[in-house]
Amino acid sequence: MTEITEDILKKVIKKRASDSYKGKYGRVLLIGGSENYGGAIIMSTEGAVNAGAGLVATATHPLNMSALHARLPEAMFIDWHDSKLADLIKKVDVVVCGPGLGMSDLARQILVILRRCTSENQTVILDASALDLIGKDKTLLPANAGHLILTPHQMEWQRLSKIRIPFQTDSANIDALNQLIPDSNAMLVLKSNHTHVYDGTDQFFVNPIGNPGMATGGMGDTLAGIIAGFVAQFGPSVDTVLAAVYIHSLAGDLINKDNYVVRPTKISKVLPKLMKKYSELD
Ligand SMILES: NC(=O)C1=CN([C@@H]2O[C@H](COP(=O)(O)OP(=O)(O)OC[C@H]3O[C@@H](n4cnc5c(N)ncnc54)[C@H](OP(=O)(O)O)[C@@H]3O)[C@@H](O)[C@H]2O)[C@@H](O)CC1
Ligand SMILES: Nc1ncnc2c1ncn2[C@@H]1O[C@H](COP(=O)(O)OP(=O)(O)O)[C@@H](O)[C@H]1O
Ligand SMILES: [Mg+2]
Repeated sequence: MTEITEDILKKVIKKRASDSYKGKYGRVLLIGGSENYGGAIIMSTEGAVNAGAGLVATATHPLNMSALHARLPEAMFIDWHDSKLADLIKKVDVVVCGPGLGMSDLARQILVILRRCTSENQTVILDASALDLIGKDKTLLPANAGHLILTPHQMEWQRLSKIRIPFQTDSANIDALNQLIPDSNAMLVLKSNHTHVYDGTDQFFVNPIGNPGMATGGMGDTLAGIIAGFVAQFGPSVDTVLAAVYIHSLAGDLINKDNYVVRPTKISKVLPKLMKKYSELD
């Protein structure tokens, strides 16, 4: 077991080269947000944009378009019913699928398209309803993606792995991850008050920071977006994921110093400043 420390931020967050452009910082597509859960995919998108992804698009229910654009004109919108979704999936570096996706037939169909259209140069981050749908039908797992990052909370992990929460020990979690995704570059970010990160080997990582002010709906949606933004810029390594998990909680602790409740949208708001600080430290 290794505790994640602040050093991971200095290691992962790089100064930007002067001669770079948005294409160098990765293309992210976020898929989710049914009629009732639009906020979830908007918060994920906010995480990805503020974490520095070069280009961000959001595929969601059309009802969410105005709200998305009102908050985030940086993000492109695509109606998740649009047949062009398949082509868009093929063109991006990172896909986040699941926040507010829901359990409808359309949601299932989107996972079928995602599975068909992803390939080895891409990273897919699966969260929330996407994990629940895969728990019901393992053939929906987008197994062709080069890197898979699962970000369940403990109940989502119970549904997917069939390991009940009290029995979610580190060795059981590692075994279940390897059984679910054998011979693959998969990571499991098992969220809790002290999130554990597994990469399929015997090593695993624990996030020692964060606070109960962060127990607010949308906090995990935001984390999925931040992981996407980090992977888009810094590559799909374990260190990148650890840095994203750590900065999410570090931001939460900063906000919690003088706020009882930590709003997920405030986490996204403080990210650019925090990233600037760590990019300038050796
Ligand atoms: N603004 C929006 O649009 C938002 C939309 N959202 C979207 O809603 C959808 C459903 O996602 P969800 O996470 O809210 O519900 P679900 O997966 O049923 O889990 C809850 C059940 O699990 C249990 N539980 C046990 N341990 C737990 C743990 N550590 N962490 C959490 N729960 C734990 C818990 O126990 P209880 O609270 O009853 O004690 C309860 O029985 C999904 O698409 C998501 O993206 C949300 O992101 C919020 C903001
Ligand atoms: N008591 C707590 N202490 C620290 N972090 C917490 C606490 N409760 C929740 N979190 C964090 O908030 C997030 C919750 O994720 P999730 O349940 O998926 O939220 P949502 O689906 O509402 O966005 C995780 O990153 C988790 O680590
Ligand atoms: Mg969640």
